[in-house]
Amino acid sequence: MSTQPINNGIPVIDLSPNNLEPGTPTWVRTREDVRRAMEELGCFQAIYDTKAAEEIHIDILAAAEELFNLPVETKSQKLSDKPYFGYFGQHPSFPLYESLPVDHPATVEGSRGFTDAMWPAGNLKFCQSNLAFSKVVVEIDQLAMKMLTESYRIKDSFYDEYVKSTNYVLRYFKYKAPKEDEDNMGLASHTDKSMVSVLHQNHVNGLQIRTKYGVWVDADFSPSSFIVMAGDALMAWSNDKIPSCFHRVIMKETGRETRYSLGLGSIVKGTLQTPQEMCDESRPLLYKPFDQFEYLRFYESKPDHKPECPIKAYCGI
Ligand SMILES: O=C(O)CCC(=O)C(=O)O
Ligand SMILES: [Fe+2]
Repeated sequence: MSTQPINNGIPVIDLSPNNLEPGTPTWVRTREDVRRAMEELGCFQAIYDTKAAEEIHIDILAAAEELFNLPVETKSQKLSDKPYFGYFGQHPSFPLYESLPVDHPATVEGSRGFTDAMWPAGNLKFCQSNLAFSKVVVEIDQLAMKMLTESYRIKDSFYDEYVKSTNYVLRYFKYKAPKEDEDNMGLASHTDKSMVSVLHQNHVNGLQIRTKYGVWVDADFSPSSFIVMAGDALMAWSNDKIPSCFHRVIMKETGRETRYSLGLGSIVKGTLQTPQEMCDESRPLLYKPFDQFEYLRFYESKPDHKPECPIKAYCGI
């Protein structure tokens, strides 16, 4: 039986780097906790505490506020041809929500390229805050993937390739507080199209996770906590052992403060194939090999008729 702490029904797992040495009993226990939480709920709350955690948290939220204060024309300039790599905001269906993605956020070039596009005269502080935060969330993503691949005894070459060929994107989110007579839905229920998403936020709650019993639970955050969730690509990769996590954002605190949040998404380049280790007689292969960017394009091409389970509609067998 697990003795792991639970926060509102969401398992809490300490991934702080000073506690985790690969191969130690703590590592093995943590690894199995990660797998169990992902199989049960498709998500968990990671604690990632370091000396710099508080400062990184304060800096990235100041960066988010500064970014969204830019004029809409600046935020909505075209930065990429990739699907879902543009500004989203001022949308009648989601009047509270805005989002802006940074491609390759954990590299100096990616962070600088985005910063220069938003602030042609430069903004060193933003660039540094974006980079420092992105390095933390990429580390959390890779720790989770390392633990999952180890637990399922997938060949090391898969994880090595994952580290080499993943295209990370960091999305900044802003949710205005609703007015008295306004709907409080920030973002409707959905699953992400990523392998893994790593989320963080300011002190204003709003994220809800749907359990397998269909109950919505509130996610709570601290400056050193993150929600790690499975996207559709991880569900296909794991042959449905790990469900992609349904989530939504409800701005309950009417008339109060703005919610700023951030989400790292991982997109594997090239063909993603369910490893043999995920299949056996009782669980035959459920997905054809697929390309995650093509999957995003497929999803983007169906604005009005989203299939109930888009990944199965795209590459299910
Ligand atoms: O704001 C959040 O916490 C989550 C945002 C989200 O789920 C998304 O944009 O896909
Ligand atoms: Fe999402």
